Amino acid sequence: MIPALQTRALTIGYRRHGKAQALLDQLDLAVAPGELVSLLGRNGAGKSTLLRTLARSQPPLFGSVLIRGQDAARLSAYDLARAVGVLLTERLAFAAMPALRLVELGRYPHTGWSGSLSQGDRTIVAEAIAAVGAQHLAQRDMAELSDGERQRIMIARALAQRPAVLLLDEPTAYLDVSARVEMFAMLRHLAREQNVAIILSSHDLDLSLRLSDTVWLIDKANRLIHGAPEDLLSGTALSAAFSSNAIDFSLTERSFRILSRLRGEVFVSATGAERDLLRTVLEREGYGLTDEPNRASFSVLATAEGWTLRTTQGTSGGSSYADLAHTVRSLDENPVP
Ligand SMILES: Nc1ncnc2c1ncn2[C@@H]1O[C@H](COP(=O)(O)OP(=O)(O)OP(=O)(O)O)[C@@H](O)[C@H]1O
Repeated sequence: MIPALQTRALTIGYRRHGKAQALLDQLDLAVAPGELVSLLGRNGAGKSTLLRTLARSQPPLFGSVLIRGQDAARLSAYDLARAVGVLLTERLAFAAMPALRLVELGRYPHTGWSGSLSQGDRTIVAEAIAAVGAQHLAQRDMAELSDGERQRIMIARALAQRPAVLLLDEPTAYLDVSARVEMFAMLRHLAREQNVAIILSSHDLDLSLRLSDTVWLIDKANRLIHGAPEDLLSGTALSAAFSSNAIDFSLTERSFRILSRLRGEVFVSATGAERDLLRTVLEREGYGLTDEPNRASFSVLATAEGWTLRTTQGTSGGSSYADLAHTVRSLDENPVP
């Protein structure tokens, strides 16, 4: 099968005073139709630069990008627009036009110069708008939409192109929490449904790791490591790429934990969600959890009715986590022996 997108010995970066300054080099990557790839890495790692290079918005330093087996550098602008849908992060000035019109413009590479839409084009536009859940925005003016609403419309426009490859730079950036999840799930579904290869950059680690087929991870040594999320999770690549003195990536939680100097450890009798909630309260107060009672500064027992905290000096209890936090904080003022 011909990959939807492929890179051959691709080196990306910038030229300063005529001298090449590479961010990532010798990339040999391939993305199949229907595959969802998340591009992860710290700020300044080179994610946008890579996406811009794949989109032909900036030239590679060396090497090449192939779209459906054809050298992207040789495609006409028209053919490129039919094959590759792009949403980069540049803030665009929006003309006063209805959102629907903007999405319709996505059909332009297929309609030719006349720009007149067939019934089929209109159906595709309607489907693209529905796919991003933006039917209620269609008649609104772009200039008066919120950042998140515009983001949806811009993605709908890219979808309306019906491209083979969709390149999205931080598509969830302006979205609220539930909209992020919905957008990611929608892209996941779309990749399979329309057999489109989607490459997106994201700082939403948890969603990327759950919903992508493949992760491209740019590590601190400027290497691009790729594999299924689980392959990266089972090794040290992810923690090595993101951890620092202040935070640590927890494989089990698929998110970051703040590393602070521990005031002590706590023995907790609780399971499931209650244990997780206790953990976050205690971590915020500077305590870690231990399974060994003799190492613990104090213990906490949680049940559905409430919590009981035991120190060598006595026992207290309550029903809310706020009360527990308050009690733990007051222990700090009178340290547990
Ligand atoms: N036009 C430019 N000329 C020279 N260097 C640039 C240019 N644009 C970006 N850079 C540099 O290239 C590096 C990568 O930038 P890029 O925007 O690709 O990172 P990123 O991974 O997308 O970061 P973020 O997560 O912050 O969006 C940065 O060090 C940046 O300063």
